[in-house]
Amino acid sequence: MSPDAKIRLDHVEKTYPGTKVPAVESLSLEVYEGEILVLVGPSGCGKSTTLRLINRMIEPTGGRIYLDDEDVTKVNADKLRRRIGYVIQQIGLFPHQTIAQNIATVPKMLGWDKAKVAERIDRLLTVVGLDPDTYRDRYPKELSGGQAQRVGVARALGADPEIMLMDEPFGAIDPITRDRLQNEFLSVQEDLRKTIVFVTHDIDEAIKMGDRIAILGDRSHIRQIDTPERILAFPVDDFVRDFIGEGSTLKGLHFETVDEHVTLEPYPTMHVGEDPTAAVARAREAGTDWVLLLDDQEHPTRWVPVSDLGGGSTVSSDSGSEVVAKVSLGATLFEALEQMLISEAAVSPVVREDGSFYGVVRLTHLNKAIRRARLEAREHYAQLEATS
Ligand SMILES: Nc1ncnc2c1ncn2[C@@H]1O[C@H](COP(=O)(O)OP(=O)(O)OP(=O)(O)O)[C@@H](O)[C@H]1O
Repeated sequence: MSPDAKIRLDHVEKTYPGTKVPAVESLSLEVYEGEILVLVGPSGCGKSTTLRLINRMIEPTGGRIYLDDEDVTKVNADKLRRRIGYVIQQIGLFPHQTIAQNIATVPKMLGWDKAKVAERIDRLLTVVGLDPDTYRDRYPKELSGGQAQRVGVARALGADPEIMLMDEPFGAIDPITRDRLQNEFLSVQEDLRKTIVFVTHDIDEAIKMGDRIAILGDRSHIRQIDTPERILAFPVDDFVRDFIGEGSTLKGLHFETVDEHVTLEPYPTMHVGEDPTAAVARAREAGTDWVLLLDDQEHPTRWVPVSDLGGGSTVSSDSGSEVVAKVSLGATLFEALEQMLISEAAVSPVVREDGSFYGVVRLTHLNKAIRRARLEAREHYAQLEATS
C-alpha cells in the first residue's frame, strides 16, 4: 500500500444476485488521503455500486477493501458507516425532523453531548453557507433543492468523518446553483482535506472537482486514472478520448495560470505626455509596430501605433485604440485566451493586483503551454510503461 493511500480496493468484485455479469469486476484502486478522486463513466458502468461497496451498503462478492490498513470487509458495518459521510443526489433528509435534527443524526448516535452537537450544527450550517438562525429550525420541505443539498453535505460532515462518499451530489440542481455549490464545496474542502470519492457521469464536473479522475468503462474497468490535466493532455485510448469529448485541449488551459506557466514578455511602453523617442526605439528593437500607453498609475490604457509617434510629439490619454481586455497575473490561460478573443488581438497585457502593467501574454504562449502539457503527459506515460 502506498504510504498516503487512505482507501484501497484490491480486486473487488460485485455480482448482484440473479445476474451473471458482474457490475464491478476485479477493481483495484487507491484513494489518497485528503484527495478528491472522481469516478466518472457512462451510465450503468458501476460507479454507484463501487461507491456503495466502500461503506458496505452492499457487500462485495470478491476481493478486499481496506481503510488505512484495516480490512473493512471484517469490521462492523454500522461502525464503519459512522466513519464515512455519504451524500446522494436525492438527499433523503428526514422530512419530519428539523434541519438541526437532520444534521445531528450521526453525532447523536456517537453520544456527543448536547452542547457539542448544537455548536457543531451551527458551525456546519455556516460552512455550507446557510445562516444557522434562519435555517436550523426549518423543515426540509421549507428549503429549495440547492439548500437541501447543502444540508445534505452538512449532515454528511456531521460527525467529522475521515471519508466522504458523494454520489452525483449536485446532479439534480440547476446549472447556476450547481456551479456555486461546487465552488463552495471545493473551498470547504481546502480547509477540511477529507478523503473523498465523488461519482458523476459529467466529465466537466469531474474535471472541476477531481484531484484525480478514474474514467471507468463497463464493469468498472479503469480505462485511465490520473490528474485531470494529464487526462486532458493525453487520453490513453479512443474510449477516453470519446468520453472527454471535443475541446479537451481548451479545457486543459483551465489548469495553467499566467504567473506560473508563462514567462511573461516585457513590452515597449510609454506614459501619457512622455517624449515618445525612446519608446519608438524600444518598439523597433522588439520588432513590434505598437507601444502600450500607461497612465500615471502604470495602468495600461491604449495601444498606440508607432507610425503615430514619428514626429517626437507627446501623446494624450485618448490617442490610440483602447486596451479592452487585461489579464491578471493569477488568471488561467483559458481566461487569457478569452481576453484575447474579446480584444481581437493575439496579445494581452497582464496586470498586477493593483492594475499596474507587468508584461504581456501572447497566443503563442498558450500554444507552447498546450504542447508542453502534452509532452509532459506523454513522457509520464512512457516512463510508467518502462517501469511496469
Ligand atoms: N440491486 C441491483 N440488482 C441487480 N443489478 C443491479 C443492482 N444495482 C445495480 N445493478 C446493475 O449493476 C450495473 C451497475 O449499476 P450502477 O448503478 O453501479 O451504475 P452507475 O455507473 O452508477 O450508473 P448511473 O450513472 O446510471 O447511475 C448496472 O448494469 C445495473 O443495472
